[in-house]
Amino acid sequence: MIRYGDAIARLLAVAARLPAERCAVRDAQGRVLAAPVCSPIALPSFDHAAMDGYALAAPEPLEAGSEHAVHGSQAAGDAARRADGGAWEIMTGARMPDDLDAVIAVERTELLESAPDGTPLRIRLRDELSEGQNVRHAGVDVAHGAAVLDTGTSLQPAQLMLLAAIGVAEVEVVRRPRVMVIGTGKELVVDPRQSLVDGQIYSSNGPYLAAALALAGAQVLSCEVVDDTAITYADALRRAQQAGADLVVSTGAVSMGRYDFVPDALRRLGANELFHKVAMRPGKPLLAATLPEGPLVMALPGTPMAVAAGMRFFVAPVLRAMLGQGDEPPPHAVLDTPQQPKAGLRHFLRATFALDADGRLHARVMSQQQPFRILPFTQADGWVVLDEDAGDCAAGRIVQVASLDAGTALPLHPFH
Ligand SMILES: Nc1nc2c(c(=O)[nH]1)N[C@H]1C(S)=C(S)[C@@H](COP(=O)(O)OP(=O)(O)OC[C@H]3O[C@@H](n4cnc5c(N)ncnc54)[C@H](O)[C@@H]3O)O[C@H]1N2
Ligand code: MOO
Repeated sequence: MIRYGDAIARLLAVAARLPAERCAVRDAQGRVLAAPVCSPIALPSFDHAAMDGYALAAPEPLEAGSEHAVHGSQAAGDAARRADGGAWEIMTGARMPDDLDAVIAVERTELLESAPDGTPLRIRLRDELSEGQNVRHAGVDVAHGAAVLDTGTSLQPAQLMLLAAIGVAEVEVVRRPRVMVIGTGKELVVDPRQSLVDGQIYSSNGPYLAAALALAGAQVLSCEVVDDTAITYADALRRAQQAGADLVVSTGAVSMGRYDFVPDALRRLGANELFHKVAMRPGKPLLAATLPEGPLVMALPGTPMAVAAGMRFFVAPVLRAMLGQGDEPPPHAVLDTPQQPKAGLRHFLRATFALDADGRLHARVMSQQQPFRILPFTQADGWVVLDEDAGDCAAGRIVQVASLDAGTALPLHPFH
């Protein structure tokens, strides 16, 4: 049986980065950059006021109590103006009039004289004012031409804010991996409005995978269920090929039963098997193969937690490679619940996490780890990963952890 690290190495060797394509920034949420973005403008693009108040020239500090005539008014959106000395009324975000280089907030001034329409004519400073005060200078946030976002960056709201601010309409992104999901088993009912007859179950793997794949940045082409025959499975794989799938994720029929036809069906299609059965729990019977002229097939065992572990620790790294994102950095936590993992197997355990008073992350492995149980999965914060050589793990041991779903962060809530 192959170890996890070797299995991943074989997968990554066949999961090349997908080609780049152009994408409108308004549709780019969750997409991954295929090329760096350089800013076509500086941010801010012009010197502007940080406060509503008065702009003045202060090459030497202006004293508190000094009086100044107000020569004009500048609002956000007004173009550059010559100041011709004196003070200018100015609004937050307004371009600084030429030759003025400091702003005093309106509440730090006294209005000495105004016109009948309220236009200020003369003010007195309550505070000293020096050059640069309350002025945001052009280019301090982003210099013109600066590289602001790297290849491999996932575009989230913060990055979309920056792209909007620098006036970028389109970006070069990696094409999303096209994934087809196939469920196997004549016991499966896809329509939740349909009543179950004896022996049937509702298919939960398909909806789970569709959601988890989308969160991880994939485009789910289709999600179908086939019965327990090699023929319908092979037909579904041919449809995946025709649809241009990069990856097929199937569930079930990959273990030792008489109806576990996946290994055979793949062999008959001339697939190159990368591995079958990984030294791990849950999900041991996992199989990966490449079909001639694609796609990569990842056949996960059907048991729900075998699917969840397969998605999080096999499919997600493959998607990251296809998206050009490299390895996910593994965070760590203090283990609170002692564990006696079986030697030689990698264990993927559902756990809750909490921060202690010193801000350290602690993990509590949940007591119900049987792979058929779905309810504890909904109550978990993430995974504890114990490697093949972990041995007995006492409380206090530092262990590797992962967020529950690829594409989400670890939750950071305190103990209660
Ligand atoms: N003799 C042995 N039996 C089993 C072994 C073994 O080594 N020797 N391994 C066990 C392990 S571990 C797992 S995991 C399962 C995996 O079996 P299969 O991949 O062949 O999966 P199925 O038998 O098709 O299904 C397993 C289980 O999951 C349910 N299932 C399947 N598809 C779905 C779906 N879409 N939604 C919800 N639930 C699904 C299915 O009804 C079964 O209960 O094999 C063990 N057996
Ligand atoms: O490892 Mo299987 O996933 O026990 O049920």
